[in-house]
Amino acid sequence: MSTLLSVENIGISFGGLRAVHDVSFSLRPGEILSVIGPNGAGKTTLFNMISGVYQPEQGRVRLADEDVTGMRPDLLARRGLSRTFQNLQIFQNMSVLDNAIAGYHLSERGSLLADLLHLPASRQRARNARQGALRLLDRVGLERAAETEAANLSYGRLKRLEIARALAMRPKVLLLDEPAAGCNAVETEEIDRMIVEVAAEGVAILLVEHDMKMVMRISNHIVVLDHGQKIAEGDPATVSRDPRVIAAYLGTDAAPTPEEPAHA
Ligand SMILES: Nc1ncnc2c1ncn2[C@@H]1O[C@H](COP(=O)(O)OP(=O)(O)OP(=O)(O)O)[C@@H](O)[C@H]1O
Repeated sequence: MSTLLSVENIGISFGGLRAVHDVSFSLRPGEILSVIGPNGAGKTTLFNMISGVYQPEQGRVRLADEDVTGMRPDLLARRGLSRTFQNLQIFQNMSVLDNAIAGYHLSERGSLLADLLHLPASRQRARNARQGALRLLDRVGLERAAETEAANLSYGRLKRLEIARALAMRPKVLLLDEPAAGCNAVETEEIDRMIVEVAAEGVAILLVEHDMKMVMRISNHIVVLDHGQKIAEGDPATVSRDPRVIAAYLGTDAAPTPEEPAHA
């Protein structure tokens, strides 16, 4: 299938430090691609450049053939690229349902005037957003918590809410920054299953995750960064046996292991 997201020779420096240098890869619909690497390798910086948080100094990002390099996150969301953050960006004092509804509004270009005047078109949009948000909450197992204030959710449930909100933007490409961080084994498995389901519907998933078991289980393809550069890529089994990858992880306890089966 054709390429949906293409990252071409992208790079950025902070002061004298090349945080990401000359990194390229591409992503197809339904594919789960993980970016891994030791701490400080440049994974989050790469995400920030793809999602418009940082302007790359070098290289291009293309989304379905359109050059979207450095485009603002809200404009990217309207074009079908949405993301979650390493640190949750949930509205804590809003209900779970309102948080999910917010995702719909972030991806729409409705008329502010129509909304203020409560015109029929905006009422219909609000009804559609509410119904869609309820379906998504059902999907991520939070339907019973719809009216709960987000501040009262466990960490794992907040993570799922954040994914639901990103899905509300109806993305073609979904960037997930450490979706399993801080989650217990059961919560991680739920998130794992959810990601595989979303990909099976054709959404391309770009994942940054430290949980190597999860990465090895669900990824079709892995890109390995070290000191801002791509040092390897391939399927999970190939990458985990690559001597450059093993060397990069030496001295850390987060190395990928070849024993983990890839089920994608
Ligand atoms: N805004 C910034 N200003 C200056 N340096 C930065 C900035 N953001 C990241 N860096 C540096 O760029 C390098 C890459 O950082 P980045 O956070 O992208 O790595 P990472 O692979 O996501 O790390 P981790 O796994 O620990 O989250 C690091 O040396 C980091 O200190």
